[in-house]
Amino acid sequence: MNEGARVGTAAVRIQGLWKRFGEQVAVAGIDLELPAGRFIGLVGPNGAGKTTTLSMVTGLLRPDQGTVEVVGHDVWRDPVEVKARIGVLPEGLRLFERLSGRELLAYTGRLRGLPGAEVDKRATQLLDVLDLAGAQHKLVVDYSTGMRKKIGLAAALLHNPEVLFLDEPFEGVDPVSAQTIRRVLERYTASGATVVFSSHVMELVESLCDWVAVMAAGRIRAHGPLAEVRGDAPTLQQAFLELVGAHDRDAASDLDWLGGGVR
Ligand SMILES: Nc1ncnc2c1ncn2[C@@H]1O[C@H](COP(=O)(O)OP(=O)(O)OP(=O)(O)O)[C@@H](O)[C@H]1O
Repeated sequence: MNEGARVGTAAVRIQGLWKRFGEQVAVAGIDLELPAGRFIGLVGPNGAGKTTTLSMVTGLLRPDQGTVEVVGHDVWRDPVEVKARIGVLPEGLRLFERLSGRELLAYTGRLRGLPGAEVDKRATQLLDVLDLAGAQHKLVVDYSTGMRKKIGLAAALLHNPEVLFLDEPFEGVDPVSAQTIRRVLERYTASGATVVFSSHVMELVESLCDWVAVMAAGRIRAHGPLAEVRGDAPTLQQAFLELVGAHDRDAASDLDWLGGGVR
């Protein structure tokens, strides 16, 4: 059990977070506390600000305004403490392409300060569980999209972080690998750790997460335990469409030429 991330305390505390890119406001003043020991989904339409938020929370992007604490440490004042306690699988993950999967884990483990024998043991287990043992000596450049996600996940988990941040971890992953990733993450949160992941796939969020935050246009529209956010709606998808106002949109009506006789 990770001592710093017990259920009841906050894994992440965000206050007054803002980010602009020129005229574009990507994140418009977020205040949010993510509870520890939960499987948390950050959901929102394209361009809602999920990636920008996760980048600021994990110390990859400096906010214009606001503060973020992860397990009690300020991300920008105390970056080394924070980075030792988190694992990150970012969107558009860049990996060392000319290393094999096994070498990538060995390198990551040593960077994290783990003893060589421990890195070897953990790498073997992770490669095995994630069904990458057969591809461990292949160069990462030759990995498929799903294999890249899995080796990235293994690298993010190797030092047993207290909080794991995943940006769209299931994108490009086949159902069998998705099930494997899911089992690994469920086991990980069952031990008291926290997972925060962003996704558009509502069914996935509904089946995996026990806590959700809904984002739209740079703001948090709803947050809390899954059942509370879903409310009386039959599915999270339905609740989500209402929260982001998408039910008013009838985009298809503007496409009267599509599929018609005139080409
Ligand atoms: N580096 C950047 N420069 C300019 N604009 C940016 C940059 N990064 C993000 N944005 C803008 O900020 C807004 C939020 O983008 P962000 O990628 O955080 O959304 P998202 O919710 O992760 O979207 P998606 O689900 O499509 O990945 C968008 O309008 C996007 O165009």
